Amino acid sequence: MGRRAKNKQSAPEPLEPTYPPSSRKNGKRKAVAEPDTDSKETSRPSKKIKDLAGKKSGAISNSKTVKLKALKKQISQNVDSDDGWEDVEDGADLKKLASSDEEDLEEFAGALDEFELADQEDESLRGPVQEFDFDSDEEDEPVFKPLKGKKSKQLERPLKIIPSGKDSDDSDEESDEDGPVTMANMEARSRALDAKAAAEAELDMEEFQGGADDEEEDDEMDLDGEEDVNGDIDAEPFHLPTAAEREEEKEAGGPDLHVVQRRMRECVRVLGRFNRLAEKGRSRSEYVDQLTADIASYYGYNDFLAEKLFQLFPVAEAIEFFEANEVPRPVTIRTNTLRTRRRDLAQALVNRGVNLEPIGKWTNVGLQVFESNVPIGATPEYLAGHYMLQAASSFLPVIALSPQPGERVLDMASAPGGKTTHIAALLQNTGVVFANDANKARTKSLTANVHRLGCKNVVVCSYDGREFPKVMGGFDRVLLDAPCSGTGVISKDSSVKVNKSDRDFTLLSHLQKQLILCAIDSVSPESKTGGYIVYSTCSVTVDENEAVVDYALRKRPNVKLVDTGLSFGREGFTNFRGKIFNPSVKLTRRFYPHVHNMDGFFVAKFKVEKKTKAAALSEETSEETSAMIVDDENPEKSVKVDVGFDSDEDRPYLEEAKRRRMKAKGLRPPPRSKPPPAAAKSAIKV
Ligand SMILES: C[S@@+](CC[C@H](N)C(=O)[O-])C[C@H]1O[C@@H](n2cnc3c(N)ncnc32)[C@H](O)[C@@H]1O
Repeated sequence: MGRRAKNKQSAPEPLEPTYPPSSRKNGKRKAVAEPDTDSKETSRPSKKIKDLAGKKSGAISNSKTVKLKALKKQISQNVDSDDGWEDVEDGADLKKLASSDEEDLEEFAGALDEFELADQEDESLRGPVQEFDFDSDEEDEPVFKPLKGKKSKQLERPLKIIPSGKDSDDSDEESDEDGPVTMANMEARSRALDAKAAAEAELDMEEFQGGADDEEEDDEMDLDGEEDVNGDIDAEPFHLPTAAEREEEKEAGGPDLHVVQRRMRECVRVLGRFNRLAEKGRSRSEYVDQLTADIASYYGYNDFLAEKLFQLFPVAEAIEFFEANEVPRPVTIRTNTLRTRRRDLAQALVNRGVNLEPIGKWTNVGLQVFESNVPIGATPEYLAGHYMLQAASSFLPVIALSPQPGERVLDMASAPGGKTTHIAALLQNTGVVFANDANKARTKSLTANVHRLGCKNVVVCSYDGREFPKVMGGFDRVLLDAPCSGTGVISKDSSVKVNKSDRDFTLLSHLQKQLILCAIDSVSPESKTGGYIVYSTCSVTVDENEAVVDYALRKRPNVKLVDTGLSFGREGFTNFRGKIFNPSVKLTRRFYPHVHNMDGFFVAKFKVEKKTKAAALSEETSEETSAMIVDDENPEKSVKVDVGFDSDEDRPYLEEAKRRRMKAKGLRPPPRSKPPPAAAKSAIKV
């Protein structure tokens, strides 16, 4: 279940430009130009994808390079070939980059990967010495100014941490639509992409409801005789295999990858203009079924997860998401401000031959590493605790939490400590951070990081988070970076593609709901400076995110969602496949690999208020007010907690726990009872 990266994050690879599914003009989908497949911008990532093929679990073969291009052609939009991306050499030095993202590699068990110590010979110290203007201490100032007349490596690197999109109608933002996406305009671009995605989603919904199928649109987008990968005109109209044909295909050992690729392309095309292009008598869901089955086999997912992830996006965008999961995210580091300043760290690393740049305006401590002559996880600066190897997305929950000096903070699920040490730094080593993690083994790497980074205000402990606030309460702020399925970090851990089942999501969502109530109850509504909880996951599923947040809002009337303070990210879903959430769930934020070039992530921020009499009463009347948290390995550590569970939703779990306890005592548990009709209903109620 762990998220140990099987494929170490290697080259600092920004995403190739996205090809948003379609452009919309006057509310219509338009046929769009194919990206210049010969340009560096498109050829380089393809090569990387090919490189990945050797490393990943059979998800991609060499021939997929061609296939991916063809697929993009189907979903492509104008691509600005001069968009700021520059080629990064596939030099051997790239292999020496950080071998892992130390923060997010493991979830439930195991210790940190050992970083190999760099050979600190002169050779590795002879990096390109770069001179910067470090006079200004303002982080917003352009800190990284290569001197005139010097051909700086800094000028040769790719500029983006998020892909570009030509879709801004957000005129008051510095969207710089036609120029490259730079660190400076990334937030505006991101917002523009979000707006576009929302529009696309709306259109998709219209199409699903059959509303977007008018003749006018079809005429405008008459693409019959569309070219295939090789530029040939498709002679044969696309035939969607029948159930019998699919069965036959399966028995014959499954389809050829070319067939799968072409079928995916065709299904996306048909689903875009269903009434016109679909075969007579075939339903939309048949095309969707075929497409998700093909996505599963092409990218190497189990059918269940392929479908679950597919449902999160409009059809063509879903392909972009799956594709982004095949490409590593950029290597990023967080400056430890307890030990150094970002400008000093940058200079020190540049002197060692590291090519880097600030991540963007939204963080004044992050650096994106483009290439390095030395292993980033073993430089003297690393060992001296000047930085943490940390995914850019992992900065977000701590920025949202915004701890204030002197506060008492709980990091409820904290190992290996990327966020704990960030909190400690923001507290400037004042106040106290209780860094908790249920997994004792993982607290070793947590403690090591706390020491390395010089955090003096951290207390490490190991309780089941559900034991809070019994263990300790009255915190100014609580971060719950919850254990999750890791569907946002598939590019780091491809095992997620095949090892997650429906049951995993049910169990995880349940655990997350328990933990979030305990996190809320651990915050002091009396806090003078705080009273906040941030809930985050590195998963993109609704069960683990909006559904959990909505549950917390229902169970704890004294909390409300507030703005995360994050300047980009998509709004959380307020409804999803028939489930309606509290409208304030819109305030939560989603981050995606194909949109933000970050790991998939979710962030929600709550404010806890004093309980009114009415709120207290409504909590009391919540039927179940306590539950037993059973530790199977150490039954004596089992605890009773007051969390106000929803009895219908939780009954099966409580029963299961009781059965296990009885079994452990050598007693025969009663047969499993059928869920009452109300419970069955609540299973889809979220
Ligand atoms: C996403 S990881 C946390 C990453 C960490 N916040 C960081 O930034 O480095 C989730 C953590 O939750 C821990 N965990 C799992 N179940 C838990 C529980 N019931 N109570 C507390 N921690 C738990 C896991 O051991 C894992 O370390």
